[in-house]
Amino acid sequence: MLAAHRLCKSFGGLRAVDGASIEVSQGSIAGLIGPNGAGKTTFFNLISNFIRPDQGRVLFDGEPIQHLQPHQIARQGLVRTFQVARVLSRLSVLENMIFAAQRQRGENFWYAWWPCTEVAQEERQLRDRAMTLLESVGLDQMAQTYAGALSGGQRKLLEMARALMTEPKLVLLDEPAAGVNPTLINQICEYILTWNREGLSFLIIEHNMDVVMSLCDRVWVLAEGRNLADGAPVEVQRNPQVMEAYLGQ
Ligand SMILES: Nc1ncnc2c1ncn2[C@@H]1O[C@H](COP(=O)(O)OP(=O)(O)OP(=O)(O)O)[C@@H](O)[C@H]1O
Repeated sequence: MLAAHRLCKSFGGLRAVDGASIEVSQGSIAGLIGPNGAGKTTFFNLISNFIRPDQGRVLFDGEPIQHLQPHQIARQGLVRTFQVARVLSRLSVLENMIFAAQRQRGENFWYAWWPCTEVAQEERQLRDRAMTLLESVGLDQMAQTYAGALSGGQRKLLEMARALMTEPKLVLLDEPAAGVNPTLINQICEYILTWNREGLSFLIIEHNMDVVMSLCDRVWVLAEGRNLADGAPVEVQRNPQVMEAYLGQ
């Protein structure tokens, strides 16, 4: 479903991503791990084209996507969340959901000429979908609350639910468990597993190894911007090179 081949990105003299590759198959939950500064978030930024790679190729559903804008990539069915949840604090939880979906549609001159009834119908459909998703993550009672009033964990939930507004095929989650209490971490894992059973694929950056072990069917390890290992979670966990990269010799 996703194949990123030999991606490279330098910031000045620093090679943040140095020829790393990854593949994610349809229906899977893949993990992307590695020590701090390994290049994981930069790798996400390259896949979703928030940052242009210096070299490399990204194929999604067999088609090259690196010439597309992030919102166009989202429309193809590849969406992402951020390490620090990006919510619009002065909009309500519900408005955050609807706004995200409208933005993914992109600028469309003809949309302004659509009959009002069709626009109203689309708005209604977006609202219904938003409420269904908010309910699925337990935020429906907070639909009218300002997003700025949510806790860190609730913001993560909102960001995940918002990513699903456009009915994506693959979601890139950047540290869904970071800064979240253990009870909510378990809930987040349950939500991810439920969405996966419904057909959604995931690529997840995560430092919490319990989360990685319980969710992922395949794990890719980056160190210093390069591939260090990949395989089943237990194999990767036992790999001496991986242990060394994490702990130092
Ligand atoms: N915009 C940028 N400008 C300069 N250096 C950057 C930029 N973004 C990332 N870096 C550097 O690139 C390297 C990789 O950073 P990145 O955030 O991708 O690592 P990471 O594996 O996600 O780390 P962590 O697990 O700590 O979030 C780091 O040394 C970081 O300081």
